[in-house]
Amino acid sequence: MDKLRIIGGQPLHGEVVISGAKNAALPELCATLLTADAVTLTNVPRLRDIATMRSLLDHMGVKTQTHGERGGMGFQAPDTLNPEAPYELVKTMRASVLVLGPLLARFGRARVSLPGGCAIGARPVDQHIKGLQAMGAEIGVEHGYMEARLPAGRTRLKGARITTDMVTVTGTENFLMAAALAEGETVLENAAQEPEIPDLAEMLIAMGAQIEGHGTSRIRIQGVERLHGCSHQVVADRIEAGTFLCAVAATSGDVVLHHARADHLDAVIDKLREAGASIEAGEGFIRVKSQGRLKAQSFRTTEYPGFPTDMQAQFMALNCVAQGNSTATETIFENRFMHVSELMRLGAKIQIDGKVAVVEGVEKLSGATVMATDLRASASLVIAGLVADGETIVDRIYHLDRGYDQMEAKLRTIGANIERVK
Ligand SMILES: CC(=O)N[C@H]1[C@@H](OP(=O)(O)OP(=O)(O)OC[C@H]2O[C@@H](n3ccc(=O)[nH]c3=O)[C@H](O)[C@@H]2O)O[C@H](CO)[C@@H](O)[C@@H]1O
Ligand SMILES: C=C(OP(=O)(O)O)C(=O)O
Repeated sequence: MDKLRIIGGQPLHGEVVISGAKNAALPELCATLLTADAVTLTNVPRLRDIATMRSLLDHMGVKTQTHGERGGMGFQAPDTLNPEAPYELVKTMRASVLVLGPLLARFGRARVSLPGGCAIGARPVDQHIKGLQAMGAEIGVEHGYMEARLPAGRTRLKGARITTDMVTVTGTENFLMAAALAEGETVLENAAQEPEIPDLAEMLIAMGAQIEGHGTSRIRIQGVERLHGCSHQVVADRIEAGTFLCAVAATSGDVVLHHARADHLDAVIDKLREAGASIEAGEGFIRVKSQGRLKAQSFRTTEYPGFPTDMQAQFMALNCVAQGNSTATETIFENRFMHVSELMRLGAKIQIDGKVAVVEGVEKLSGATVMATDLRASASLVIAGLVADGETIVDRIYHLDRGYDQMEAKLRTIGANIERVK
């Protein structure tokens, strides 16, 4: 099993190119199911989750291919395919639930295993089911599978007004894709506003969908009878960019991130500035620079545009070596502090009280062997390893490979002493 070996203490310097967003590319791969025409995606990141989603599409009968270097992928979903997502293919990936909406909308039936993904909470899919039922689907859960179909005599989902109990990112994406081909108008209230939603909406609009209000909490979709092919560029990964910002700031470095969107990272950038890092940003780049110890910052995760839960672990790593005490309050997932015990193995001082982790900044961490437990926990351990004295081994990095495009290679180009070992 691969591990990362890090010798800490090197400030990071230079330039890094940020990849396309995992959480935009995954729903966009699913959106290719909505048409028989060819669809091209560019800037698709090279990730294990993307390979898994591709295998799932291949299994269903979608023709997929990769084009060249720039993350190009082509897709063609024929009019007849096998609308099934088996457990073996979806157990490692939450986003597999995103085939449900498109399959129902275009093929009128779907058999989708309940999804896996990061073990950061129970993560039910009740809202997805409730919303699609409101659009006329009949859905039952049996033997771990969602069995969904349209009632006899119906060929299309019907538009509906959907108000979810909480803001759900993949829920909003499933409804957007389903509503694009439904009969009549769908209104999504309490819709997620994460940048991956407007990116998906722009792709659907390029395919002929009629959507308004994406990027706000009310999205209106007028269903159309058919969608056509398109070419779409996946938006930059704000969480990868945020992870590099924290790594550079924690190591007192100076790095320019290219292809990065500062406007998608306001909450994180504000905290980094308050901590004492200097951040400059312009069209397609962010430069982060810091010197000496940062000032610890408390934060609370919330839906976009608030502080992202997917940045909680990485910012906590930075707070571990900052001056002063801070709190990290996790409001989105009930089990997203699994990195805490591993950070403590490196010498961090952290106490957990329910949804709140209280961090007492220490001057130094010291390298040790630690275990990655989920995707962003892995990234926080890498950041901690980069600032710790001596050698840190991060075990179980298959979690990291789910969502970071060549992280260790990118870190090496900016001066980190990091290598992948068996
Ligand atoms: C592939 C993808 O895009 N993953 C992201 C997506 O996950 P995902 O879309 O799974 O997260 P949601 O926004 O749906 O989850 C928010 C909260 O709602 C709960 N919930 C959600 C749906 C549902 O039917 N019932 C229910 O109870 C979840 O358990 C969680 O507590 O948004 C999360 C929140 O920004 C991110 O951390 C993930 O990186
Ligand atoms: C939790 C995450 O991913 P997923 O929803 O795919 O498990 C994440 O990207 O941090």
